[in-house]
Amino acid sequence: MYTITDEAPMLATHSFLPIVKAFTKTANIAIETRDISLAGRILSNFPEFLKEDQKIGDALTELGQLANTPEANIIKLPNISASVLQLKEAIAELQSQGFNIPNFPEEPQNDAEKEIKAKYSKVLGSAVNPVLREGNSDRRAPKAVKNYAKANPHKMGTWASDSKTEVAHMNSGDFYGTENSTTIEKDGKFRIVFNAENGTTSVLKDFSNLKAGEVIDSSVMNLNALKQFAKATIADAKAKNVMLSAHLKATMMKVSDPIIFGAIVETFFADVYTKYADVFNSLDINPNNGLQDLYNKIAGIPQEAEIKQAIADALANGPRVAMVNSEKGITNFHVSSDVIVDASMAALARSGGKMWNTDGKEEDTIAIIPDRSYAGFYSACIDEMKQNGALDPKTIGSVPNVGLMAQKAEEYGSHDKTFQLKENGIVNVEDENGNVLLSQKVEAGDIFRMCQVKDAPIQDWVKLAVNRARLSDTPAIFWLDKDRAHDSEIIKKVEKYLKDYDTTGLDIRIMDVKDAMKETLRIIRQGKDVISVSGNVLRDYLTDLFPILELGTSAKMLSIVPLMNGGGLFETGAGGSAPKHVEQFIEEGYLRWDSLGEFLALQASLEHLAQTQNNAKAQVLADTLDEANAKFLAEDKSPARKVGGIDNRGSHFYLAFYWAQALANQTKDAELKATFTPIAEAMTADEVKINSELIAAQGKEQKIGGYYHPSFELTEKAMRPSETLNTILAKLS
Ligand SMILES: NC(=O)C1=CN([C@@H]2O[C@H](COP(=O)(O)OP(=O)(O)OC[C@H]3O[C@@H](n4cnc5c(N)ncnc54)[C@H](OP(=O)(O)O)[C@@H]3O)[C@@H](O)[C@H]2O)C=CC1
Ligand SMILES: O=C(O)CCC(=O)C(=O)O
Ligand SMILES: [Mg+2]
Repeated sequence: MYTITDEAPMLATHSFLPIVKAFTKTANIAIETRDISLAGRILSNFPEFLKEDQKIGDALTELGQLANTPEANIIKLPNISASVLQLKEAIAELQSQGFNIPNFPEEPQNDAEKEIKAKYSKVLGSAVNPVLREGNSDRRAPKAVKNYAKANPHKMGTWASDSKTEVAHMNSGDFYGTENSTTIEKDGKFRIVFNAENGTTSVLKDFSNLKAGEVIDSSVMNLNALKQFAKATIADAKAKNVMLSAHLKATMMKVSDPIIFGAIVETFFADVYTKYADVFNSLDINPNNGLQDLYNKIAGIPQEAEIKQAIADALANGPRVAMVNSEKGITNFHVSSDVIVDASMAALARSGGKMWNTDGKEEDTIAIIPDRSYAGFYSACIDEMKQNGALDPKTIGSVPNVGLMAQKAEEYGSHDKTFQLKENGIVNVEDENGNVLLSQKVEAGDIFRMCQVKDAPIQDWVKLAVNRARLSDTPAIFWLDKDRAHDSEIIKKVEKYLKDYDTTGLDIRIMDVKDAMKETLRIIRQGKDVISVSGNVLRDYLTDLFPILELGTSAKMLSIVPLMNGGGLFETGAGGSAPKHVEQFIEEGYLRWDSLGEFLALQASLEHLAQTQNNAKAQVLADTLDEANAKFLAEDKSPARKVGGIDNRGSHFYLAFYWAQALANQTKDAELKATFTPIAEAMTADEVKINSELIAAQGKEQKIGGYYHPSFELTEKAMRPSETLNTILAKLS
């Protein structure tokens, strides 16, 4: 299964998938596709609004079921985890294409609208990954990739010891400070109940299953404390004359983080939101959706100019704000999904602590990361770099990650258990007999969150960590904070399950996240490797941070999810869907997306298939693809950054070329050798011609008929402009 997703990876698929299909057909492998794009997810949820020929199946549910079977072999590209603004844009685009789907009702007025909103909420945010990731995560840079990075080091900013960059976080009232946790002893049920101060009781989530051995926790973000913190930090940045930025994961933490983002925006523009409260109310303007949504909604109203001026004044009077796009005036506060902490803090660390200012220049910044669960290790990272300077990609070691992720582990599975409360009261998690398992006092506006992690995934995670430590003969550190209620429950389990394995000769440690960061940096500065073994959120953050520091990008990562029921999910890299690459492609026909992650995933997928399906030809394809990947790196055929160089399409040609050569040169399978010898010869003969056809397609605007739901035919045409290459590939089919 090959997934059709969004943005740059979806564009790349139009060029790469025909190569994959043509090559794998020779080993009797059929590649099927499933559309899990944002547009696809929307359409599959609203069949009753569509004409017969517009209806599509629910590919995500289907793949989620497949992921639980031993046969699963899924190559998963990054997809959009949509913010409300992106969802609304996608809806508008689909409507303009003749799909009669409903608008997104932000403030539903009746039951029908409530149902529509509930369906759209399923599509929002991190809707795909938690469903498909039925296994723990194994992300690392293969040796060849790491060696390539050492030989071709990326640009690294310098860290000054007097850098003004720092992390600002809360000191109380955050999730970290309020967390409580317990381990469940026997199978049962839980529900979440809110007892308001005024005596009314409401069920926030009705009975769901609990499994013996699972760890549950609850925590609260106090909204008043958050706003006070934001206010103090804004004042501090102004007083220190340092630029301000905010780093959240509003996509993946789709319920909590947009609210936290909104609280920061509302505090920064407090005067504007107070003065125009009535206007904003009547237009359903919600700070959680950022400034862009506000601008969209005030367009054309009589006070438009006045409100825009008030926002400009607030920006002029406050501290400088980090920019997403200086030329277009897009600030950190425009869209909640523009600055995503895993990528943004990594980019900051790579650039010597800088972000972009309004003049398009790099500047130090105070980075708001409100919750101490994660702020601490970023802070430790920044302090270390101020003290010891930037890392040197030519010499540093590597930090692979083993991440606890299966069965919607931890915060990522908390979407249906996160609520913003409208009144003061107490939220209880209670069992089927009414016993209170966890309890939290809340005030109106607070965010309550409950998370779960099952025992089987924890056991699997410990096993995976020991195996990786053994296989790579590398120390492994469990990043767990004994002062955090949840982590201290996990530590008990890790200590217990480690005893199931022979760990003699292995260096396996459990360290607080701040110390783990310091120790990891100390080790990699010596050129040695160390595995980070982490929970789900840290997995996400660390697998962007270290790859971006080591390799310049997380696109070059091998990212495998050994599914717990025996199948394999092969993700492509550790980064996202790179929206700015699409912009460049549309404007100038140049796609900078690096598909190395896809190449690595395909290799791992073929190897898995060879082993589980006893397909010897697939093993030959896997081995020769491995050779091709190595040559691809050695010859440096990844996309360059500018028009005139090899772009994504050209990089696919070279991969196919080297793969065909390796297949022609191998002797294990005579049939494959015979098939690919003429293909390799044709590619050798036509290399110059193919290249010139591909490069001739650059430098002009591309029309693909949409952003979220482009026309298949137009995109295909744009992404496969070399007739010569297409003709050679057709010979394989
Ligand atoms: N697995 C998944 O499905 C994931 C999905 N996402 C989603 O992706 C979207 C964008 O997320 P964002 O956090 O901005 O992260 P992105 O990784 O998309 O963008 C950050 C930057 O990473 C670099 N980059 C990432 N992948 C590649 C690649 N293959 N080739 C070249 N450069 C690459 C580019 O940086 P540079 O300019 O420095 O080269 C890019 O501009 C969001 O909708 C998010 O939810 C995010 C992460 C994972
Ligand atoms: O699921 C998402 O929203 C993004 C996932 C992600 O960033 C990751 O797994 O690295
Ligand atoms: Mg990530």
